[in-house]
Amino acid sequence: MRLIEVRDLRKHYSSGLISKQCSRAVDSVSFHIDQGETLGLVGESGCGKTTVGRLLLRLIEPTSGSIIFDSRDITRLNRKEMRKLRPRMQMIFQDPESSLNPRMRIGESIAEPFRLKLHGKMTKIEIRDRVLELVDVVGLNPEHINRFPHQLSGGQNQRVVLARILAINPEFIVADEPTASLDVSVQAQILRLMMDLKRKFCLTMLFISHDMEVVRHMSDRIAVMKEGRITDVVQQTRYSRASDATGERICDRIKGIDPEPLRATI
Ligand SMILES: Nc1ncnc2c1ncn2[C@@H]1O[C@H](COP(=O)(O)OP(=O)(O)OP(=O)(O)O)[C@@H](O)[C@H]1O
Repeated sequence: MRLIEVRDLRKHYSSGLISKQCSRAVDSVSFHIDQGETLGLVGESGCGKTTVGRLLLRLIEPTSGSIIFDSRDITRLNRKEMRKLRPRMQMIFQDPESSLNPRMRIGESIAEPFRLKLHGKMTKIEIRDRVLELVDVVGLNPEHINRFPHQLSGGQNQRVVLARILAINPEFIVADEPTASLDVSVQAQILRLMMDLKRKFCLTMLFISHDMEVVRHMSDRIAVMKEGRITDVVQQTRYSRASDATGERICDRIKGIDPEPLRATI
C-alpha cells in the first residue's frame, strides 16, 4: 500500500531586490513510498535533498505540487489538521543535539510525548516504564535518563532521538543524513539500529544521504537527485541491495565494527 505520493512538487526561491533571480531548489519532483519501504534519496550537496524532506513534512511550504499522505493531500490541510497529523510523520536531523532540549534530562525528553498525551493519558509509573523500555530498545543504559544531552556522546544522543521518535510512534520518518555528524566508529551502529527499529516497528522511511554506499545498505529503492530533479529511481533487488561485500566495505571504512552483525541485518 502506498503511504506517501509526491506529484510534481516544486520549491522555488527568489532572491535579489532589483533583478529577481529564481533558484529551483526542487523542480517537478514525483515519487512514491510504499508502507514499510525505505526510499533512499541520494545526490550531491545542494541538489535539493533536504528541501524534499522538509517539504514532505510541511516544515516548509511548496511552491506547487501535491503530497498525498495516507490518501490525503497534506498541502491542503490547515494548521489544526496538520498539527493532528504531525505525530504520524517525524524527521531525524544530522545533528542530534539540535533536536533535543539542552535543559531537559534525557528521561524527560523521551517522556515528553507521553506527557503531552499523544497516545492517551498515562500514569507516572506507566510513563517511567515505557521510557525505560525505549531506553533499552535503543541500546542506552537506565542511568543515561538522568543526564543532559551535553553529557552524552553524539551517537548516544542520536539513540535518544530515536527513542523519542519511537515514543511518538510515527508511521513515516524522514532521516536526513542521520549519521553524518557522528564519529565514524559509531555510524555503523546507528545505521544498524535504524534498520532493526524500522523492521520491528514497520516504519516507512525517506533516507537522505550523499553517501551512495550507505543509501544502498539502507534502502529498498533509491531515487537519484540532480539540480532539483529526480533523474533516476533504482529498484534494489535482493542481490544488488547492500550485499555482504557492501556490508563489509562499510565496516571496513568504519573501523572497529565487527562485520558479522551488520551482515546479519542485510
Ligand atoms: N531558504 C532558502 N532560501 C534560498 N535558497 C535555499 C533555501 N534553502 C535551500 N536553498 C537552496 O536550495 C538548494 C537545495 O538545498 P538543499 O539544502 O535542499 O540541498 P541538499 O541536497 O540537501 O544539500 P546538502 O547535501 O549539502 O545538505 C541549494 O542550492 C540551496 O542553496
